Amino acid sequence: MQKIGFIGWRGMVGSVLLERMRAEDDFAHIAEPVFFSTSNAGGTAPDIGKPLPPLGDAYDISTLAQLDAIVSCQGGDYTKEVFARLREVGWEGYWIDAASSLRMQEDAVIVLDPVNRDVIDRAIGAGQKNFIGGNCTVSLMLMALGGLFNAGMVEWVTAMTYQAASGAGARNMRELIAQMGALRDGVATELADPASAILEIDRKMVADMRSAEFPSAEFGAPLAGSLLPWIDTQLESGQSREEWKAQVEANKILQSGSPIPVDGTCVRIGAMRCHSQAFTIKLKKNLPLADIGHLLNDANEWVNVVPNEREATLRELTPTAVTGKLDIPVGRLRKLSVGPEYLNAFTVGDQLLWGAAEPLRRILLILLGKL
Ligand SMILES: NC(=O)C1=CN([C@@H]2O[C@H](COP(=O)(O)OP(=O)(O)OC[C@H]3O[C@@H](n4cnc5c(N)ncnc54)[C@H](OP(=O)(O)O)[C@@H]3O)[C@@H](O)[C@H]2O)C=CC1
Ligand SMILES: N[C@@H](CC(=O)OP(=O)(O)O)C(=O)O
Repeated sequence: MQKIGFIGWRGMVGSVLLERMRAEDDFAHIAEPVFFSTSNAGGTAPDIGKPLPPLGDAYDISTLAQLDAIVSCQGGDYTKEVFARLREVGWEGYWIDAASSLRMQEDAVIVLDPVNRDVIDRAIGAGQKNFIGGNCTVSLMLMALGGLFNAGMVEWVTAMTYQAASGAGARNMRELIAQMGALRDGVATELADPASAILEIDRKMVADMRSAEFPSAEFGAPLAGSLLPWIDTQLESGQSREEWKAQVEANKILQSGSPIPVDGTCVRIGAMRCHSQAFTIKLKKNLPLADIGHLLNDANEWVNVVPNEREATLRELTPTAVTGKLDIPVGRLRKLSVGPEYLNAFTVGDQLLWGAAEPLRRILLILLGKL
């Protein structure tokens, strides 16, 4: 592979991907990286430590068709518009994508190599060309619980999620901060006075949150000081689309023989870029907690079991602790009182790293023969 095109590199997922590729010196393995734009063809390419041509037009099919691989973090609408046209003109290069549009197609592999490297290697061997990053909550769940899935120990799992603003996009992250600021500003005088009544502060804040002026155009509702128990669109099943992805994507990643039920409630909370998830796992047998800890810890080099103790949990198992890191802590491990086969677990992961950019960067290295 010589010529590799990058589309969507300026967006949130794309810039995290670029940051990681620079940090790991990945561009040293790419003879001819080419950067594209949907809005600024002819503009200046990003600084990756080597000379680059100006930005190409991301809609120019004949130019794209000369590439050996394309990495797109541009979004589903772009994929829908460009991917099929490229294949129609006979392009046989690798398509690597962060968007969900192609994930469930038969000729697409959902990539998460610390969990499904065998699936990826078989697909490459069979000549498959479409490699798609999974949904962030699904990838983060499998990075955390891969040891139990791989050991065939999971009968079913529920995932109750606490998803960060970044999953909804950059504008939503900004809106969350604006909401936090508006809440604080609205009660600044009372807050400065230690003698002011807390119920009066609370009353003013709620009034602000419910007012038409409260900045909530992106989320459609106040998030700061609240939460939103619906992510993505509504499906006939009563699930949100985000909830539906858990089972279909997890089983596709694992290539499970018989589908493992995975379901739960997906909730947006006021974290910036770390998704957290609380699991109830029905185990196939009554495994001792120590064995469970070993299985989880040994599954990959990023997961680490946090002791089920207050101090360690508050130090290591929060979005604040994990943001910007590849670490996948999993903790709160204990058997639930409903029975010894019911395991409680909690995990936190940076949804822009393992949830989005990192699996893409690694499939590119795998295809380049560098991983
Ligand atoms: N956000 C997430 O957590 C996750 C997202 N994904 C998927 O990744 C895809 C991209 O998501 P995301 O990165 O959030 O999208 P962004 O909205 O951040 O970026 C998408 C594109 O918007 C254009 N753009 C317009 N204005 C700006 C600006 N001011 N700053 C930066 N870019 C701008 C850029 O294209 P151009 O340079 O061509 O103008 C950019 O590539 C989506 O399909 C999403 O589903 C997957 C997993 C997680
Ligand atoms: N929907 C996820 C982010 C995301 O982009 O997911 P997907 O790649 O499956 O569309 C969230 O809101 O947190």
